[in-house]
Amino acid sequence: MAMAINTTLLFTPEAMAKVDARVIASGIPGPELMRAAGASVVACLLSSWPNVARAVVLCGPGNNGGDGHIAASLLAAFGVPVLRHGYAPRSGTDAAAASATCEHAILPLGDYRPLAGDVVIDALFGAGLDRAVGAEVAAVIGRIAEAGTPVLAIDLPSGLSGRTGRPTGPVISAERTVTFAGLKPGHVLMPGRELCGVTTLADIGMPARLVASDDPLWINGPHLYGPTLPRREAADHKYSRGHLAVMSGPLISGGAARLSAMAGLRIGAGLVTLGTPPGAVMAQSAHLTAIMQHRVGSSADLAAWLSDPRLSALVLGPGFGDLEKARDYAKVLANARRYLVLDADGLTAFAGRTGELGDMFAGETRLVITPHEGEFRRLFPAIAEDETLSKVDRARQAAALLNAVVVYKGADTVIAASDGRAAINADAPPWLATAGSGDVLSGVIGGLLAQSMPIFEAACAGVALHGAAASQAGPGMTAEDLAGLVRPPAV
Ligand SMILES: NC(=O)C1=CN([C@@H]2O[C@H](COP(=O)(O)OP(=O)(O)OC[C@H]3O[C@@H](n4cnc5c(N)ncnc54)[C@H](O)[C@@H]3O)[C@@H](O)[C@H]2O)[C@@H](O)CC1
Ligand SMILES: Nc1ncnc2c1ncn2[C@@H]1O[C@H](COP(=O)(O)OP(=O)(O)O)[C@@H](O)[C@H]1O
Ligand SMILES: [K+]
Repeated sequence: MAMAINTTLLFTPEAMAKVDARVIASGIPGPELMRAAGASVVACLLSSWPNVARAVVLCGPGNNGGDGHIAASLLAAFGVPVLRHGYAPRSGTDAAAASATCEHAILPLGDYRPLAGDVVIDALFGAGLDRAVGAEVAAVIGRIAEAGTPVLAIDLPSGLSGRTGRPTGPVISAERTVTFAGLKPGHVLMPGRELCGVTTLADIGMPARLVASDDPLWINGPHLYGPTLPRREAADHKYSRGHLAVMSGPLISGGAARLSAMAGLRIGAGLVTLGTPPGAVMAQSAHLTAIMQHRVGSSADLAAWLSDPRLSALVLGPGFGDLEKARDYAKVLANARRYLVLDADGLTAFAGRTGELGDMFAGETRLVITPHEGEFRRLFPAIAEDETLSKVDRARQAAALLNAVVVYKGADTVIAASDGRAAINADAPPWLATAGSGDVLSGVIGGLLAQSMPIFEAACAGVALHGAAASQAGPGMTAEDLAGLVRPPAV
């Protein structure tokens, strides 16, 4: 049978419930899926904790508990000492049938006292969690954390929302999580990714054609952007590979634009030019070699420069300083129908004025914004304060509001387009949290846009390749190192 896990799409609990229903309607019985799910949990437990003294299954009332009952009976059959604590399933359900396969009594949840050598299997709540866990569950979560007992979570650590990646209240912190058929946003959005520990995706025999979703939400990766990466041709010349401009700030803050420009050149733009205010030209000249300069002191200078049609994409914001000028320049760029990566000061310039920015960039999408958490809150306070929204929801709403591609940065960067497509980047290393790394990202995306990559794909590729360069650099990386290591993949 075709591989029955989907490693590219992300499934909200609602989308996964539809998959479950489709699979069961196709003729594969629910108890069969539950047996496979329980078996995959046992395989993970025995390979990760071969010396387990006691497997303690904490079982909830639903199907997540059902997976736990299967795991308990298999472990007992393998001779592993097993304890069950928790809630009895409702009679007549798949979980009740699963529970009946295990001889061990289900002891009250509150009676569990961790012992050295225990491994807890968390089968309390999974995709069905819809509120904060109650006091009894909270107390056992507290005891497990205090004792440092390792936890293997089934599907999701109990208390973690699979949709938002945020706890609904007290939450289990797992060392490992086994989930089925496809990842959920909660496995990759922060802090969910940390609470899951190492997440394994298990094949429980769902036919691949049914593990699908009409929600366009993916893990970021080459499956999204690979086919549209710029191709190298033997007859290439520098102008055929695109011309990127990066607007420089004044004397005191010109380094940010240089980082961005260097990254644009390394990612493959044929030419990169700094648009520099007159007072900073000399200082920038002292630092530049392959990167060129053009004097830009006013909107009129910028408009005149844009009469060169080869200048196809621009970056505005890193170290730019002058917020009013940033707004004026953005307007000139929008009127000239250029692709724009708006970052840093370019974003702050539009705090309280997102309507204006959206109006400027109406029509074909030509704007990418790259806010970090603080910039996002400044630009979209109402969206940021709505606690019901996930980071994906927030990025999608912002993208629709501005008719832009939104790169909502962080350890779990979300890339969203105004048509609803969204991707979560889940493998960027933490040493990216260093001054100037965001400037490099804006240049990478700008460089890909200059090479005519479609805008959503350019943003996805930019985020992935930025993370890959950081992984290659390793801990201790500075933004200069990062800009030096950015490379286009060979295509
Ligand atoms: N149906 C299927 O095809 C499969 C389901 N699987 C398992 O089924 C799980 C989902 O099962 P369920 O939909 O039964 O949901 P859960 O077992 O996650 O939750 C059960 C019920 O608990 C109640 N509940 C939710 N939050 C609560 C809270 N904070 N305090 C107290 N009660 C709460 C809700 O009424 C919910 O329906 C998945 O996470 C997965 O482990 C797997 O067995 C694979 C196949
Ligand atoms: N903990 C982290 N793990 C992975 N990536 C991170 C982390 N913190 C920040 N980043 C990434 O590093 C970059 C920082 O950008 P930004 O906050 O704009 O910094 P700066 O303004 O100093 O350039 C973004 O691409 C962001 O996604
Ligand atoms: K669980």
